[in-house]
Amino acid sequence: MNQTLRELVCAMPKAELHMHIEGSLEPELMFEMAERNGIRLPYASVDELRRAYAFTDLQSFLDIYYAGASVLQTERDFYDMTRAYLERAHADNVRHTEIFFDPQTHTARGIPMGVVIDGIHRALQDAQREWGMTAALILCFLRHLSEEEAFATLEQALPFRDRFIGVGLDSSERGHPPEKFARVFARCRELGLHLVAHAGEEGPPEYIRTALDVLHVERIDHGVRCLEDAELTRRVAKEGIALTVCPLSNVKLRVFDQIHDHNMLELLDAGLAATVNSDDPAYFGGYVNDNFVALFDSLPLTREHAQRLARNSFAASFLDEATRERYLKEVDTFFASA
Ligand SMILES: Nc1ncnc2[nH]cnc12
Ligand SMILES: [Zn+2]
Repeated sequence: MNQTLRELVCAMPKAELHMHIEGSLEPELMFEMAERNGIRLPYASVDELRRAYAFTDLQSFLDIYYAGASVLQTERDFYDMTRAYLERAHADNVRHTEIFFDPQTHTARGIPMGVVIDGIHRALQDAQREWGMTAALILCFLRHLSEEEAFATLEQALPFRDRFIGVGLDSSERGHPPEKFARVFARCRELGLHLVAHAGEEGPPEYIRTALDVLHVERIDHGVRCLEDAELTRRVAKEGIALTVCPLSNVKLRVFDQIHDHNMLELLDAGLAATVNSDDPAYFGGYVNDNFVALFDSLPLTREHAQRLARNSFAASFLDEATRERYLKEVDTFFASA
């Protein structure tokens, strides 16, 4: 990729719509928290921990990711983790971010819901005040757990209803189809929450169809396997359903062998509203600009694709119309003068 295009994708204003805050916990901060909270990690050092980040599939990652989250104990821990992510995102010219969190990973260890949400929320407020960055929270249900447990989590979160804008579905995809959560998503819909779900990452295109038809989600997280089904691809394109794609994650979790094999260009050529995101940046080798650079280095993507990806990221956000339009104008102004 020529230098100018690399600089362009890094400098352009963008939104990030798919990142798990627990997946932004860098090993150094994890060890610091373990020490201050008196927790023993099963790794002797930061380097040893990093060496364990050699995943063979989604589950092999999730096992390490949930173990890592055990160091998060206090409101300050949730604040510090979120603050560190927001600083990285700000440096990558992220103007708006919609952040997933996995409350069940914490409440199952006895951490109160309020500690989790307050710590994250305070960091979002600081980012807004200091940099004008906009940010929102999306509560994810763990799909390897039951729908009853998802309902109980929703109940615990409702006192904090004004602090999250939607719900999502993550964790082990295969064997846990979207329809397992039909009733809890229906309830969330009644509550006026935005709805998203991971689908078509490791799971089949059928999971994308049922996420749309049964859960009524507004975006699909990942969705890269959509292209295996031509009719579904036409439908997702026609309905303008955005896909929050995470290229480095896809390579680390062996959805694609190498970044050169990634199907981002085919997704865009099929008219899909694809976006670029970091998923779990501390585990997958980079933040959102690292994902852009890897893609633009490896695929024949152009300046026009860059502008489209930046526009898609804001267009697919859950921002109010006026703010979304303001950001879209910022993208167009950036490209007109770049
Ligand atoms: N890529 C991913 N897929 C499913 N669940 C996740 N939780 C964190 N990252 C995830
Ligand atoms: Zn994800």
